Amino acid sequence: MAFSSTKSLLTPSSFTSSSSSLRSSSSPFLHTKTITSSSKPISPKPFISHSLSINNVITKPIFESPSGQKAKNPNLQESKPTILVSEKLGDAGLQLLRSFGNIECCYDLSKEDLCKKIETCDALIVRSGTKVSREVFEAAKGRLKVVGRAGVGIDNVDLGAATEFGCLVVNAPTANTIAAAEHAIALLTAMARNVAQADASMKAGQWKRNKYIGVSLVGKTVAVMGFGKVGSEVARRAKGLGMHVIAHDPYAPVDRARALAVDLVSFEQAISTADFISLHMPLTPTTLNLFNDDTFAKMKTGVRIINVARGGVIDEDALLRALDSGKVAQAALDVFAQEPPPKESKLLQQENVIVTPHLGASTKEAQEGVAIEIAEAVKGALQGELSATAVNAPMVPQAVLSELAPYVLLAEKLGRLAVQLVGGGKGIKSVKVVYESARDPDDFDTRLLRAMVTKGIIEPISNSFINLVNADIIAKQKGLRIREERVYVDTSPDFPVHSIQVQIFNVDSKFASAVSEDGHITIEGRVKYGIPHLTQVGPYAVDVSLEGNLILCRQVDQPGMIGQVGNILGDHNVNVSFMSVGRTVRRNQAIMAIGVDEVPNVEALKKIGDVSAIEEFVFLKL
Ligand SMILES: NC(=O)c1ccc[n+]([C@@H]2O[C@H](COP(=O)([O-])OP(=O)(O)OC[C@H]3O[C@@H](n4cnc5c(N)ncnc54)[C@H](O)[C@@H]3O)[C@@H](O)[C@H]2O)c1
Ligand SMILES: O=C(O)[C@H](O)COP(=O)(O)O
Repeated sequence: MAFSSTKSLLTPSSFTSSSSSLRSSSSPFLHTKTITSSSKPISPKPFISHSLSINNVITKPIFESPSGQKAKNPNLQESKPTILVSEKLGDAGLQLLRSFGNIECCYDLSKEDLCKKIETCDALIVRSGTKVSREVFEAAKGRLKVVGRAGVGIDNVDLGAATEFGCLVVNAPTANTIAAAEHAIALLTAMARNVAQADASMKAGQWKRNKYIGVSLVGKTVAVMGFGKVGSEVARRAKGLGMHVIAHDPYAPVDRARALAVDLVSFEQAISTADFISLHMPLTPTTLNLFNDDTFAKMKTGVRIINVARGGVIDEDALLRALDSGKVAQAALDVFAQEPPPKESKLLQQENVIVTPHLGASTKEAQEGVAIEIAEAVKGALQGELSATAVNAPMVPQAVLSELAPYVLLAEKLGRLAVQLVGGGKGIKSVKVVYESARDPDDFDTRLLRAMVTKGIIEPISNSFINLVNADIIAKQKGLRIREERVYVDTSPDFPVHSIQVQIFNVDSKFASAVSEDGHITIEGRVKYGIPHLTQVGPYAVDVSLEGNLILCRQVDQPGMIGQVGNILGDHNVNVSFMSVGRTVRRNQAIMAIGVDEVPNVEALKKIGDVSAIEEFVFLKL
C-alpha cells in the first residue's frame, strides 16, 4: 500500500507505557501527526446472543471484592461464596443456599461480632432482628455484595450505606403477606373479644363472663393504613367479616381499591371515622411516630388499634396516654419500637393491650416461602443476575436484561473510550448520553445503560468500583453530572436502541478530532450483528467493532495510510482485527479507526506517530 505524509498539525504528546493498566494510565497513548488510506468494509458477522451477566452490571467477579480479596477461612472452598445467615431461616432456603455457597449460620451475633465476621462474607441474610448498619458495610471492606432480607421490612438495613458501598439489598416481599394479614385479623378478632385476657384469667383459675364482654365487628368501620400487599389482604378479610373497610395510602392505585370495593380516603378521614385502625405501612422517616398525641386526638373515642407493621410508626408513650385517657380503647401490637421491648415497658402491663412477639410472618408456610424466596434472590444476585426484588437497584426483568445485553456492553465501552479521549486537568463534570430509539420512552428504561456509561467513565480514572447499585451516587459524589436525552428515530422498534452517543463537555481532548463542531468530545456507537460498534468520532463517521483495543488516527486523506500503519503493527506482531476510515471531505482529512488484538508497544506507537501524514493519534484500551 502506498504511503504519503503531510505536515504535522499538532505537537506530539508524550507516551505512557503500553503495559500499564487502564486504571493506572488513564491517559491513553496519544500522538500527533499523520495520514490516510482507503477504507476496508467490515465483514458482516453472525448474530451473537449475549446473556447478560451482572458481573458486568452488579458485581465484579462475584466472590471477590474490588481488591480481589478472597475468603479468609482456609477450611472453606475458595470457589464458593460465603453466605452468613444471622437469623433463623427455613430449611428449604438453607438447602438451596448450601447447593452453591458456604453457609455460616450464626444467630444472635453482637454488633461487634457481626462486624468482625462480615469481612469474610459475600452475602448476609437477615430477618428483622439484625441491624445492618453503616458500620457493617464499612467493616465488610467491599467484599459484601448482597444483603438478603428474609421478609419485607428493610428498615433494619442502612440502605444509603449499602448503596454507597455498591451492595445490593434484596428482600422477600411476597411470601409472608398472607401470614401477616392473617395475624392482623387474628389480633383484630382476639382484641374485640378479649381472647387473650380471658384466656389468661381462666388459666389463673377465674371464670369472669361479664368482665370480658367484647364488641362486634360486623358493620364497624376499619381503616387500613397502608394499602399494599398486606393491607389489601387485611381489607379483603375484613370485608368477609362484614366490616366497612376504608383505606388510606397516598401511593396506592385506585384500581386496586376499586377491585376490593374499598374507599381510599385521606389520612384525617380514615383516622377520624374508624372504629378499628390497622397499620400496614412501612417504617420510613415519614411514617416514624405518625401516630402521636396529635393524631390520637383526632380519632374517635374508643378506637381500637392493630399494629402488625412496625413499632416505630406509633409513638408508644403517646399510645399509653391515649389508652389511659380512654381515647384508645384497646391496642393489639405485634411490633415495637424496640424489639424485644424492655421488660418494664408499660405497654406490656396494660390490661387493654394484647401483644405478640413479632409473629406476623411466623407461620410454617410463610417461613418456608420466605426462605426460598430470599435464597433464590441471593443466589441470583451472587451469580450476577439482577434481582426482581432488588431494593436499592432497578429491578430489570430478565427479558429486558437479555435484550439490553449488547447495549449494556456498548454503553460501558463508549464511556470507557470517551474518558480516555479527555486531556488536560480540568476534570469531567458534565456528560450527556443521547439514545436514539424507535421505542416509546415508557417502553425504554435507560437506567441500566446510564449506569454502564457511568461505570465506563469513572472506573478507569478512580479506585471506585461501580455497579448498577452505586453508579448514580458515586457519580454525584465525584461531581459528575450525567444528563440523558432520548431522540426518536424512525427505525425498527424491535431493537431497543438505535445508537448511543456519549458527549463530554467543557474538557480538552487528547484527540482533537473527537471534538464535535459544538466543542465537546463526542463518540457514538451502535450494536451491529449483536456486537457493539463505534460509529462516530467527533464529526467523523467510522465503523469499527469494539473488541480488543483501538487506535484512532487522524491523517491526510490520501492513499496508502492503512498499509503504512498496518505494516508497523505487523512488524510488531500486533494483529489488526478491524479497520475503518471516515472522512468529512474527500482528500482532506480522515480518521482511521484500527482495532487491534494486542497492545502495541511503545516503539510501535512511536513509529505510527512518526508517519508524517498522521496528524494525531490515540491508543485506547477498551
Ligand atoms: N409483623 C410482621 O411480621 C410483618 C410481616 C409482613 C410485613 N410487615 C410489615 O407490614 C408493612 C407492610 O408490608 P407489605 O408487604 O404490605 O408492604 P407493601 O410495600 O406492599 O405495602 C406498604 C404500603 O404502605 C404504603 N405507604 C407508604 N407510606 C405510607 C403512608 N405514609 N401512609 C399510608 N400508606 C403508606 C405504600 O404505598 C404501600 O402501598 C411493612 O412495614 C412490613 O415490614 C410486618
Ligand atoms: O417485615 C417483615 O417481613 C416482617 O416484619 C417479618 O419480620 P421477621 O422476618 O423478623 O419475622
